[in-house]
Amino acid sequence: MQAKITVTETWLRKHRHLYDGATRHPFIRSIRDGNINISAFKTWLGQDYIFVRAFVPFVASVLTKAYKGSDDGNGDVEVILGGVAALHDEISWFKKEAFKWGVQLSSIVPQKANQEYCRFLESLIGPEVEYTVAAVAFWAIETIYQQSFAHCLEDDSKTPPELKETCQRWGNESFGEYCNSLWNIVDRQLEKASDDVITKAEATLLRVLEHEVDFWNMSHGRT
Ligand SMILES: Cc1ncc(CNC=O)c(N)n1
Repeated sequence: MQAKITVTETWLRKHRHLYDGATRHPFIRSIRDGNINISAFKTWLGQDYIFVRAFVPFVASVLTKAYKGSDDGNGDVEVILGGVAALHDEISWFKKEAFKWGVQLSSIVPQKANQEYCRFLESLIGPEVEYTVAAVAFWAIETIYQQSFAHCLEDDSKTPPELKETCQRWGNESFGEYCNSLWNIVDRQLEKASDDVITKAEATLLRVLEHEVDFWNMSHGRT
C-alpha cells in the first residue's frame, strides 16, 4: 500500500520554490560559505531579538488554542509548552550574544520587514483564528529556521567557528525533533479540517514564507 500524501507534503511540493527561497536564502548561504558580512549578522541578531519577543505572545496564543481545542490526548499542549520554555532560554541567549558582538539591544529600532512580520503574528493571535491555521504558521516559522541553520552545519559547510553556536541553536537535532512534533500536530489537525480552514492555512503558510524571505533580505541589506 502506498503511504497517503499529507496536505503539508502537497503544499511543500507545490510551493517548493518559495520554501527553498526561505531556507536557502543568500544570507544563510553566506554563513554556510563562510563569507558572511559580520555587520549583516549583527543586524540579523538585533532584529531577530525583537522578533522573538513578539513571537512569545503568538506562541502563547497557540498554546491556549491547543488547550481549548482540548481533545488533546495527543500532547499538543506539552509540545508547545516546550517551545515556550525554549523561547525563555533563547531570549537570554540573545542578550548574551548581543553583548558578545557589541550589539546594543535597547537601542534597536525594528525595520519595516520586521514590523510587518510582527504585525502579521499579532493578526494570528485572536480567538477568531482557528487552532489549525495558527499551528501551521507556528510549524512553518520554526521549521524554516531549523532547516536554514541545519544547512550551515552540514559536513561540507564553511561556517565561521564564531557563528556555529548560533547555527546550533536552531540547527541541532533536538530542535529538529521538536519541529517534527509540530509537523505531526499540523498533519493531524489538517486531516480533520474543513476545506475552508485548509485554504486559509495554506494562504497563511505562504505569508510566513514571504515574511521569512523579507526578514533575511532585511538582514542582508537588500531592502
Ligand atoms: C524571523 C524568525 N523566524 C523564525 C525564528 C525561529 N523561532 C524562534 O526563535 C526566529 N527566531 N526568527
